[in-house]
Amino acid sequence: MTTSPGLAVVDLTVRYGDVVALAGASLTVDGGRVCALIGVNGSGKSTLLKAALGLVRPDGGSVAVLGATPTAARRRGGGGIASVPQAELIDAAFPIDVRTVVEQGRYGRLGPTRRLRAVDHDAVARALERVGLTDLARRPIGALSGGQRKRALVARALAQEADLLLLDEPFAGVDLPSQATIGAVLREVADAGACVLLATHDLAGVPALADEAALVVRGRVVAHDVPDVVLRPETLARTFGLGAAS
Ligand SMILES: Nc1ncnc2c1ncn2[C@@H]1O[C@H](COP(=O)(O)OP(=O)(O)OP(=O)(O)O)[C@@H](O)[C@H]1O
Repeated sequence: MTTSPGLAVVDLTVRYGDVVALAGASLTVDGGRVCALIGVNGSGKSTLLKAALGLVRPDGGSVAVLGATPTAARRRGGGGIASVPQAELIDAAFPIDVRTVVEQGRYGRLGPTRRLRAVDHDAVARALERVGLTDLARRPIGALSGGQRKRALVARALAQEADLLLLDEPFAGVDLPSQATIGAVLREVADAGACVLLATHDLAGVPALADEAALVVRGRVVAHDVPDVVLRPETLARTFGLGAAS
């Protein structure tokens, strides 16, 4: 597992054509911590996660992941960066079962034979068990409910045993018991030393889930502190036009 910081974003600007998605965002998150990214739709949370994954090119500033560029960290093999995207591109009709999806989390660790070894099968079985999908392991991914599919993607990320775990809306469409399961798993992953960064609209769940919260407003991180401080009603009122976490 990594030593801190897991993620260091400094004065990051990202544009999509004329749209400025990030406008000088800075955020540092250490290993062993769960950080919740919060903010209204379009504030730049997903773009920050994509920048940490190396999927968008900075127009200014820098992103360091596990002490390297995102691309170098991803190429390093082993754990590296795992992600649970907001909208999964798995084609529901594609004939791939849940276990195979979770096995993908091990691909970066396989040797030249590209064969899964006992240690890989163990990690896959453990990940399936942790999200409660052991019984559905042989079911086609397209035959799962939306929430079950999300849990399968979390299992894939867990199987990777990454040092940095990035999740975009991991609780969207997930029922309450499964939210609790995923939250507990993220805690375990952080306690084992990984850095966990997730974007969420579930403000009420943040204090129990996260060690810290970062509030993104118009492409900048305007507050970064323990959740109770960031979620103060006056801060939320300024940002969301709300009186309290909801
Ligand atoms: N591929 C793209 N092309 C053009 N503009 C984009 C693209 N992706 C995002 N944007 C714009 O960049 C800004 C930031 O989007 P981003 O997806 O990072 O926000 P977000 O905070 O994750 O929103 P949400 O809460 O809705 O997921 C928005 O104005 C969005 O419309």
